[in-house]
Amino acid sequence: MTASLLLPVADALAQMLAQVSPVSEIEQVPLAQALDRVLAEPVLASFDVPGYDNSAMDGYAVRAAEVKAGQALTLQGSALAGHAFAAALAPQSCVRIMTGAVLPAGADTVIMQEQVRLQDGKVIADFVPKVGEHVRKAGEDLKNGQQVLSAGCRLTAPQLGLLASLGIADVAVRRKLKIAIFSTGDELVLPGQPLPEGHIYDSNRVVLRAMLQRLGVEVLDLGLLPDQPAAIRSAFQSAMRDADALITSAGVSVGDADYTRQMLSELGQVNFWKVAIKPGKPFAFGKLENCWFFGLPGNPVAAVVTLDQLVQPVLLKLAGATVSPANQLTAVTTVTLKKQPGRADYQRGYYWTTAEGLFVKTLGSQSSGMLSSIANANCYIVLPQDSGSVASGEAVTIQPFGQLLQ
Ligand SMILES: Nc1nc2c(c(=O)[nH]1)N[C@H]1C(S)=C(S)[C@@H](COP(=O)(O)OP(=O)(O)OC[C@H]3O[C@@H](n4cnc5c(N)ncnc54)[C@H](O)[C@@H]3O)O[C@H]1N2
Ligand code: MOO
Repeated sequence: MTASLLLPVADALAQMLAQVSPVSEIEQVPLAQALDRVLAEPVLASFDVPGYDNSAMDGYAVRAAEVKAGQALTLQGSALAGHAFAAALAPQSCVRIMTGAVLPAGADTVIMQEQVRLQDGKVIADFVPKVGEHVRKAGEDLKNGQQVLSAGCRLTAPQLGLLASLGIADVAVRRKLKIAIFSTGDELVLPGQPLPEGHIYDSNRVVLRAMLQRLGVEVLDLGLLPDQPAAIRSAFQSAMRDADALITSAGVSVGDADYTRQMLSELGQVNFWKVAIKPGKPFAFGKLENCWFFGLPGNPVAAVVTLDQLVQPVLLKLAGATVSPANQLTAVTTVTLKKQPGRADYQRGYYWTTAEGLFVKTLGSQSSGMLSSIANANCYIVLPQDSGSVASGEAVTIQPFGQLLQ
């Protein structure tokens, strides 16, 4: 197998993204269930926020032009949030006002209560305030008709707050994706069971399920299957019937019991196989009628890296979400990074900041079989396909772990 047969990471991503289109079904959900859901339509403000001029401080509402340093103002009354102050501000007067209360007609400025003196029931400021100080103007947050959220955003807690501030109780979101997963391998045993000689625990399905939960999809867990074509065929058929995509781990390489890719050819089509990524080279992408197929390599770290780097953007597009490029930074490596040209490396690193800048190191072995190399890491060190080893002290690109790995 030569490096030239491997699809570069960018090409693999571009091919997959070009093929999938977002699920079309839309549902209306209350804000309490809308966290992480993908907004199906843009949201516009239907009124100004705030809806009226109001005070940003507890203090005194005044007409700034009337205030002279050291001169007493008559206290006209008190304006509380949620209660209208009926009268207009009288000449040479002020109104005690609380944060959030509507500014009385005629007032244009608020003086903080810490900045006045009270004397014989009068209010004295020893300075002239700036017009408009401590006043939140109507519409300064959002203007009526303005677009506040675009279709495709995955709703965050602050965005839900923004919707609530507009009086919106439920929103149109794309339906959740249903993603089927299974593990296959005669050497695999469920955690909690005794471990016979020559066996290992099925850790991939635990990791993949948790990562998919973070992505906000519904996971259809088809369990742990033996290396038997009949069992694998039946799991494929369940996924084809019920899921938007099937994600498997293992069985995509060239071993004698690697039935997954074989089943993909029998029941569907292989669109591509083998990507120039380390770890994760035997990654396969295909389609089973209406169900997309992502075949992750069995090596545990390769499964995590390919789900994160190659599958995540495609599932986001399928879910109708806007796909943004991952956040990348430059850091100085404090260790030598061994690499052969031919595949883009996603080494697992740990980065930290000092007054001198950003630094990164690897944590032990980079073997794709060792989960310990990723479990305590906080970033990828991304080394381009054609580059070789990197000496300690050189600058490298790092990608802090995103939401699926935190
Ligand atoms: N002759 C070749 N051999 C291999 C090649 C190759 O190009 N030529 N590629 C290697 C690379 S790179 C990888 S990655 C693996 C991928 O192999 P498969 O996807 O076919 O997976 P398996 O061989 O079944 O398993 C690999 C490894 O992962 C362990 N595994 C599998 N499932 C799980 C699970 N659910 N939880 C934990 N660990 C799991 C399995 O026991 C193996 O140790 O192939 C190389 N070989
Ligand atoms: O892609 Mo494999 O993960 O290099 O071990």
